[in-house]
Amino acid sequence: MFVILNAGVNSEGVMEVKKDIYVVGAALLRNNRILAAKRNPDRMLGGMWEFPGGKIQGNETPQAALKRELAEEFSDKIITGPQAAMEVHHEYTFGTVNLKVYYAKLLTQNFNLIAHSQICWVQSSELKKLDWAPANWPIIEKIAKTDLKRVNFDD
Ligand SMILES: Nc1nc2c([nH]c(=O)n2[C@H]2C[C@H](O)[C@@H](COP(=O)(O)OP(=O)(O)OP(=O)(O)O)O2)c(=O)[nH]1
Repeated sequence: MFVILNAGVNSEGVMEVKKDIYVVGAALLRNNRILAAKRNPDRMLGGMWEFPGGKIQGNETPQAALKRELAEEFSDKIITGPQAAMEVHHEYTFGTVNLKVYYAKLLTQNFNLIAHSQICWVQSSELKKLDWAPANWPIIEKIAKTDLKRVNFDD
């Protein structure tokens, strides 16, 4: 006997195994606010708010993937800090997104947007007002409860 994990039944009643997608996002911090980025309308989950970042490639560390993604998406350099919340495993129709989010700070501020239509610096108390991608909610809950002044970048 064998067990298929991560499987579901699609709309035609056929069992399918969801593909695992490993994603990393940056909770960029500035003046106790967090940067939210709105996905371009033509992308998967278009129009929803997310943390800038993307898929981890090959043997990349999450931090290396974040630096690469921020350079690609914003033309910006960052430093990374602690993980903002536990990893989230969220099943979308197209696969299971395994999302890790790290606090980060910008070393440059070009914001040369190619994947996003809008960015916005959001106070903790306003975070839950945005239409976040579904996988992000447990992370938003955790960040909203965190004292952002105490996030430590010294390690
Ligand atoms: N970057 C990012 N992606 C997220 C978040 N929340 C969430 O559900 N996702 C989903 C959306 C996508 O299905 C997936 C990330 O893929 P992506 O399309 O942004 O990744 P990528 O930049 O590597 O894109 P590509 O080159 O493969 O098109 O994770 C988030 O906060 N940030």
